[in-house]
Amino acid sequence: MLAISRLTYRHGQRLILDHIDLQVGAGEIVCLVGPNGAGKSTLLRCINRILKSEHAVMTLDGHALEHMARRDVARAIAYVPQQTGSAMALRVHDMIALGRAPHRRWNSAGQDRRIVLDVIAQLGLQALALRSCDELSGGERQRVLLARALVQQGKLLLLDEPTSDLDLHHQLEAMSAVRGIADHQGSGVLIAIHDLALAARFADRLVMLKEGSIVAQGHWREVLTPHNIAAVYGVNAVVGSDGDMPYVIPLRPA
Ligand SMILES: Nc1ncnc2c1ncn2[C@@H]1O[C@H](COP(=O)(O)OP(=O)(O)OP(=O)(O)O)[C@@H](O)[C@H]1O
Repeated sequence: MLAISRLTYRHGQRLILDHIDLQVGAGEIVCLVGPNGAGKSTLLRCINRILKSEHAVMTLDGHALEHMARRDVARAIAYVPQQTGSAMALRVHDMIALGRAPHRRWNSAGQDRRIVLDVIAQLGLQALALRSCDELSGGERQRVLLARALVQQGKLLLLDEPTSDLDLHHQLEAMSAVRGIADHQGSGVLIAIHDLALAARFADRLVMLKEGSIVAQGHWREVLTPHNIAAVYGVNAVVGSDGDMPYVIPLRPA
């Protein structure tokens, strides 16, 4: 579905991403993990063509991303940035409905409305639907922006730390909704995320970045080894699982 090869990105002389090869299949959730400054957000922004990478070959369902029209990219790729800026004085329902804009046709209002109501219910946003976005807490706003991306029903979802402001209940609810979109609509999902246990629990595959390069990728049991965590984060950690539920406990600096 999404295939990237040799993606390199520089800020001036500084190499930020170095020959990244990455695939995200239909219905697959891939979590990008790695320390602050590793290049996770930059990678998402290069894929979404906000930043222009060097040498990269990027295709979505076999079509070169660089040759796709802006509107087709907007239909195919839903993106939730890390920095959401200041909130607009728009009702929550109307903000979420904006996600349908790339799909809107003269006769699509009924279908658009159903999709928006379904996502509002999945993310438990009913009680907020008539509130103004500029009166929401940080976590509430984050859930609204995730909802706006989910209603877009893109082939590819790019989510930059979508759970960073959420409490435990809403982290699970948000990641379960994303899992549902991947399972039922076949969307591929690429998520930059710091919570290693949450990433391991919901991702099909983890990709671990350090200083702009991929140092490990695969099932969480292969990627989240104490060795990799010490090498990439400089932290000694215990990694285990309770049944299929992974946990990571940081102990001390390595
Ligand atoms: N606008 C910019 N100008 C210059 N350097 C930048 C800019 N944006 C990011 N960088 C640098 O690029 C590198 C990668 O940053 P990026 O935001 O992609 O990392 P990240 O892995 O998403 O980090 P975090 O976990 O802190 O969000 C960092 O060294 C950062 O300082």
